Amino acid sequence: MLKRTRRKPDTVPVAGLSIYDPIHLGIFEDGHRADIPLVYRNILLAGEPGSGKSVGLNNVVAHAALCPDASLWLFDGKQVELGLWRELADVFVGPDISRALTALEQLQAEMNRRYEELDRVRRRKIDRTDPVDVIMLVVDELALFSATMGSKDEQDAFVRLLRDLVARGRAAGVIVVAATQRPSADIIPTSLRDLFGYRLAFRCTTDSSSDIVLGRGWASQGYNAATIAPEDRGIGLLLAEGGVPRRMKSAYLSDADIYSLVEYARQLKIGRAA
Ligand SMILES: Nc1ncnc2c1ncn2[C@@H]1O[C@H](COP(=O)(O)OP(=O)(O)OP(=O)(O)O)[C@@H](O)[C@H]1O
Repeated sequence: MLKRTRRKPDTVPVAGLSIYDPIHLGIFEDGHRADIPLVYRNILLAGEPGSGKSVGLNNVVAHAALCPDASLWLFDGKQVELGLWRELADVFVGPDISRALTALEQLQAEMNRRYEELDRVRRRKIDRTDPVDVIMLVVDELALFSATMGSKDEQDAFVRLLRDLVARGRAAGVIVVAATQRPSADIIPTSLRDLFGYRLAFRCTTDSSSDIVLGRGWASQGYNAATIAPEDRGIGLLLAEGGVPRRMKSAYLSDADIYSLVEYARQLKIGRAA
């Protein structure tokens, strides 16, 4: 068994969900539930402003918030998008690139420590029997950290650290969830995009920006988020590694729903600490 970092060794999830359970995102157009297992994977959400990214993101955060076996690290470049979840976050970073870099370095150190520990016990990945939390890192809006705030060196350092976490974090129990309203090659370079096992493209303005999210060539094969009508908010194309993009609609969470979920998650946390 891995050495404990956060959870008490005798703590088992007694209420709420597990981060090892599939996360409910919404519904596919054929009526099936869009449930995705995110542990050992990462997800990129992108689309033009107002297309439904925040609502999509909230579904993912809500699941993790209700999981006694998950920690939330929220990076909110706009401060208010994820702000409703703030009190449940283990780490909350607003529009501050130096704090973001410090937090990413800490997370990288924790990931490395977990790998050393896994290596010591001759294991390849953490699993639900380990007394360590899965850490969900949520970054919204990616472009603010990678291209807008701070110096070029800081932005490059941010992208380097994030890429390392996306590339190596999975087996160590680090899930990266990143969202951007700027699906352009400078914000989502192919080398970063390809590391995301799930990609969810809400409405994009051009065929090429849809391809930047989903992968080259999908638009010409008919999987094109630029064809989603502007009024179809919350509709997106979800691509799972090795699959074909599927049209889906996010489950809608109003602010009132989120307040209730935060309160419920807070009660679970209190119960857990008692
Ligand atoms: N799944 C959905 N069902 C119903 N309405 C939705 C859904 N998703 C989004 N909407 C509507 O679209 C609005 C904009 O959605 P959202 O805030 O998620 O967009 P966004 O892409 O995050 O925008 P921005 O990039 O400007 O932050 C919501 O306030 C809501 O009214």
